[in-house]
Amino acid sequence: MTVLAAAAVAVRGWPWGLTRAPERIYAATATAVVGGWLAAATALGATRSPLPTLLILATVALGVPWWAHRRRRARVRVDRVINAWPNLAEMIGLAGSRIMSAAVDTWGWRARIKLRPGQSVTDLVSRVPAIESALGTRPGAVRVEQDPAHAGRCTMRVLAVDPHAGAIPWPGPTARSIADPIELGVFEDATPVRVAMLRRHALIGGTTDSGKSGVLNVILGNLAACTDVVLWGIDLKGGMELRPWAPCLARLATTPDEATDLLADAVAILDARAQASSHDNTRVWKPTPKAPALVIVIDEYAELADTAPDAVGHAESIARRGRALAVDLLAATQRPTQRAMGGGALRSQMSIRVCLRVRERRDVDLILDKGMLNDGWHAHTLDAPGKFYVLADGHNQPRRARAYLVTDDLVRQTSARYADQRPELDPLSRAAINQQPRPIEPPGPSVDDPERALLMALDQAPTDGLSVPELIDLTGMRRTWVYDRLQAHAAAGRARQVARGRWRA
Ligand SMILES: Nc1ncnc2c1ncn2[C@@H]1O[C@H](COP(=O)(O)OP(=O)(O)OP(=O)(O)O)[C@@H](O)[C@H]1O
Repeated sequence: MTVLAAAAVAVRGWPWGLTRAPERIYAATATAVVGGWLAAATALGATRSPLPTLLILATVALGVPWWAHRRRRARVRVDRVINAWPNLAEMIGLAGSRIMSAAVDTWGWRARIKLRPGQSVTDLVSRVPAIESALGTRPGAVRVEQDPAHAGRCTMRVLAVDPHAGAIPWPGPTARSIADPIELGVFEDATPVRVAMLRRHALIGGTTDSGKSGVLNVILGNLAACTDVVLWGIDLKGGMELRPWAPCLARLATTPDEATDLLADAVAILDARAQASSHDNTRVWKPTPKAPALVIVIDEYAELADTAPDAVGHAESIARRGRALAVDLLAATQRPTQRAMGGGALRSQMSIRVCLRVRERRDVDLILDKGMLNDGWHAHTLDAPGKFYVLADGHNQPRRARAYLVTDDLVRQTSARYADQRPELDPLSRAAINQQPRPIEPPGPSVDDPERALLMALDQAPTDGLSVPELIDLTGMRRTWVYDRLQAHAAAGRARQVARGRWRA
C-alpha cells in the first residue's frame, strides 16, 4: 500500500497535484517514510526500539526541507508581487509608489512602500480593498502603517492567515499597582497591548456583542489585583455585567438615582482632595494602599446619559478634574452618540480609547476622534468579538489587536481571590461623603456550582418564571453565560421561556 502510494506521488504528483520533480520526490519520500514507520509500528508496537528514535529523526529530516521550501515559495510569491507592483499600483490609482523592500514573516509578508511625492498614507489606506483585490488576498488581509519618521513612506502587511482567528486566553493579572501598565491583549505581531491607566480616563466603544464587557473584564481583573485602587461600579442593566465583580467593588449603583449619588460622591471626594492638595502644595495625588486611587467603572455610558442627566454633569466634572487627583473614569458604551459624549467634551478628556467593532463607519470618529476613519482606523471591518483598535499614549497607529478572553469562571475566581485585599478609601475621602458604603449584594449563595444553582433556580421558579437578571444574581455568573446555558437547557428540554425574558424548568 505504502509502495503504491509513494509510486503514485512520485510519478503523477497525486493527490496534491505536484508538477515539479523535486516536490514529487520529496512527497514520495515522505509518504514512504510515514507509511513504512506506521507499518512497523503496527507490527511491532510504536514504543519498540528504535521506532521512537526513528520517528524523531525522520520528523527533523523531513521537516527542515519542508520549512525551507515553504519560505522559498513564499519569497518567490513576494518577488512576483514586487515586480508586478508598478502595474498593480497604476491600476488601483497609486501610480508612482514603489516597494523598497519586502520580507516574509510568520503570518504572511510585509513591504516598505515609498509613495510618489504628493501621495499620502491616507491614499493607500483608502485603497486597501482595491489592493486586496489586486493581490488576490482574502478581504481584510492588508494592513497599512505609517512610517513615523517619513510622511511619504509606510509599511504594508499582508496576512495570509489571521493571527487573531482564535480566542486568546487571559494569562491573569499582570498589574499589582495602578501605576503598572495593564495588558489588554495582543497585536497582530504578537506583541502585548500595554496601556497605562493611572491619571487617565478610558472609553471603550463598540456595537452590541463586540466584546466591551470582555475588555472591561481584563481591566477589572488587573485593577482587582492592585492594592492601591478602590473600585466603584455603575451598571444600569440591573448589575448584569458588573455584579460578578461585587466582591472587589466598594460600591455598585444599579439605578439612575444610585448612579447620580455615586458620581456626586466622587465629585465630593475630588473637591476634598483638591482642597487638601492646595493646602499641602502638592499638585497630584499619588496613590498608595492607604490613600488609593478611585476608578469608577460605568457600563453603558449612553444609558446613564439618557436616564440620569444630573449624573452626566458629575461625570464631566470628574473627567475634567479627576486625573491629577487619581479619580478616573472607565466607561463602556454601545452608542457613542454626540449627546452621550457631551458633544465630544467628555470624550476629549478620555485619553485611552478602545474601539471594538462598530456597526456604522461614522462611529469610529465618534469613539476615537474626527478623521480617524480616514486615517485607517477601520473598526467597522473588525470581524470577531474582542478585536479592537487602541488609541492611547504610545499607541497612535491603527494596529489591530485582540483582547484576552476572560471566561466567566476566571471572573469568579479572580474576584474571589482578591476580595480580601481590597483597600479602603483614605479618611479624607471617606469624610467627604456622608454615605457609608452599603454592602453590595453578593452574586448569589451557590456560586461554587453555578450550573447546579441555575437548575435549582429554574426548578423552584414561580409560575411566571425568573428574569435573566434574577438568574444572574442567583448564579453569580455573567449575562452571556446565563444566556448560553438557558439556550442549552431549553434545547435539552430542561428549561423553557414562560414569557419574554422569563424562564423556568
Ligand atoms: N476577547 C474575546 N475573545 C473571544 N471572544 C470574546 C472576547 N470578548 C468577548 N467575546 C465573546 O463575545 C460575546 C460578546 O461579548 P461581550 O458580552 O463582552 O460583548 P458586549 O460588547 O459587552 O455586548 P453588549 O453590548 O450586549 O453588552 C461573548 O460571548 C464573549 O464570550
